[in-house]
Amino acid sequence: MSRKIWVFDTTLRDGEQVPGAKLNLYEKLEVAHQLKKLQVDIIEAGFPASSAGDFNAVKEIAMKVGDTDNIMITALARAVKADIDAVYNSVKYAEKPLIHMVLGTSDIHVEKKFGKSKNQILDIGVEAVKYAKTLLPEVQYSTEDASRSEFEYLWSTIEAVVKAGATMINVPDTVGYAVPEEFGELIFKLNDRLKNLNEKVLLSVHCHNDLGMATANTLAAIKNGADKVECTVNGIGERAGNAALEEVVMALNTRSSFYKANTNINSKEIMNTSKLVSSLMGLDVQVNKAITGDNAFAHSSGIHQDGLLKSRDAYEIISPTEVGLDDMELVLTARSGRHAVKNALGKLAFNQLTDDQFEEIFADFLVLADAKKEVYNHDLYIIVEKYFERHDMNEEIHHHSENFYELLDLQVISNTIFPSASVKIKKGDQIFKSSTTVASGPIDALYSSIKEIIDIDIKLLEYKISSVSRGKEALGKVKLQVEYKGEKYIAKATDTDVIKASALAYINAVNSIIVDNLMPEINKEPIAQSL
Ligand SMILES: CC(=O)SCCNC(=O)CCNC(=O)[C@H](O)C(C)(C)COP(=O)(O)OP(=O)(O)OC[C@H]1O[C@@H](n2cnc3c(N)ncnc32)[C@H](O)[C@@H]1OP(=O)(O)O
Ligand SMILES: CC(C)C(=O)C(=O)O
Repeated sequence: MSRKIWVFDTTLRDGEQVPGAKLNLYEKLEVAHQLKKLQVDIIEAGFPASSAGDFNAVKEIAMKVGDTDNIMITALARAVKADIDAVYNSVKYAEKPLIHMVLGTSDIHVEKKFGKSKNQILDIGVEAVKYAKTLLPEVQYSTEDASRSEFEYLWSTIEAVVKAGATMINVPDTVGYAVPEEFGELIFKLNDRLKNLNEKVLLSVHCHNDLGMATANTLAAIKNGADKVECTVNGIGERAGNAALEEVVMALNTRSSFYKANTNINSKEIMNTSKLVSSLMGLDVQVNKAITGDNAFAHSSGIHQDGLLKSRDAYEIISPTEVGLDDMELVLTARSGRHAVKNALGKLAFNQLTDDQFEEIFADFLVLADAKKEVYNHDLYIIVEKYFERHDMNEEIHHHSENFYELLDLQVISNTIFPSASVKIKKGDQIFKSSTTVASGPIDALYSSIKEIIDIDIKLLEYKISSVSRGKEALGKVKLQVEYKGEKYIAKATDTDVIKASALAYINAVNSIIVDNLMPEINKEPIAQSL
């Protein structure tokens, strides 16, 4: 039998504690609406005592997102009356409000941070819970730094606050010090003792990632009886972050027979949520991040691509559609092998090549892949067409590469008043030039100039630039996402000149759109018909 695990999302509280990640009211509301779509059980919307702005954001979220009994809205307080009042006065507008308070239990916190005795701190906690209970029926108590606390003191705190009315006990590994076996054992012991109390209490955990074990510790806690987990989208949070919601949820889904536990999360909303949080907070997701990283469902080595083409389960434990992606990505690189290249050519209707023809084309592919890092479908057309030209077989094929755009030259001037750009672009035998003088910045000017030429109505959704090597020869990598007729296209390019990389990435996206949309004969008939 599978147990339901409550998911408490603290992206808007612990996640927002990341330097520079602060959101305004409207952004917080947008994230909260998305968390509701994701079907989290509880949203921790902020720390209302910290500023008028955060109080207001929590209040708006309680009113506009907490307007249903499917979701609880909470916010954090110290064990201080004014903080508890601020939480109450902001979350009370929700259908299901919860007061969350925190107070340390480790010797370090009690003695060094508060300069008090254990009994004094325990009494402060109990009084705070009693006060919160006069305001709301649902109160969560977090024993901060629980994993470094002396067990019997931790337990007497938990026992006392439960008797005072706490309905949820949250056990944090505040500084990410715990290891899974030890943390699991702690939760097992607490759960065992809680069962002997005559109160109905949810046992929760909140793990930090300082040693990279937040997800492992959270899962160990679930295995040992935790009913509820606190996490953040993309694992963001104080210092090295928190347990990543998507990792915990997908581990439970993927290893259901081991954990025998499930959540209410709509996993198909995971990618949308991840992208929204990343873009609003300006926090990039590392490319190899489990579940939400760019490469989590991308395969680039020949042996893996071959295995996947033969049987998806050879290298795939989660279907990308489960987290809201369309499909896995087989990236063509110099590490790709014949099976992957043949598969890509087949999709472009070059599926009647002889073995000798294919081998020569594959050799050309490797030369280009070594030079280019990633090879796109439009590059494959060009490789194949050049092959036919070389063998005087021009009449045998359609000349699709005439549909593609190629950057010949560019000039971009960046200044604060009139950033401007000029581009020279080739399509087949035609050469186009265009210039833009009014734009909001150099990249906007560059893309406006290209757009004047390409004659396709596309919208830029995302633009990211990063450095992929060091020193004077460092490569700038540009990754962008554009939309054409409701479909999204991702394209990348690298160059030592970041402006050129930006132009190339845009043109790569345009050429991908042309391959998919503007060349309808593809996929209908083999291109090399007479072979
Ligand atoms: C592990 C966590 O993530 S806990 C949550 C962290 N989040 C935040 O800190 C939210 C943002 N914080 C803030 O806006 C401010 O720090 C406030 C409003 C909470 C307090 O601001 P200030 O009153 O200026 O105090 P300051 O932050 O400098 O110091 C914290 C005070 O709270 C006390 N305190 C800390 N934790 C607790 C607690 N859980 N319960 C009661 N008091 C506490 C400290 O001992 C200190 O008190 P002191 O002034 O008597 O020494
Ligand atoms: C408020 C508590 C749960 C916290 O963030 C921590 O201990 O890390």
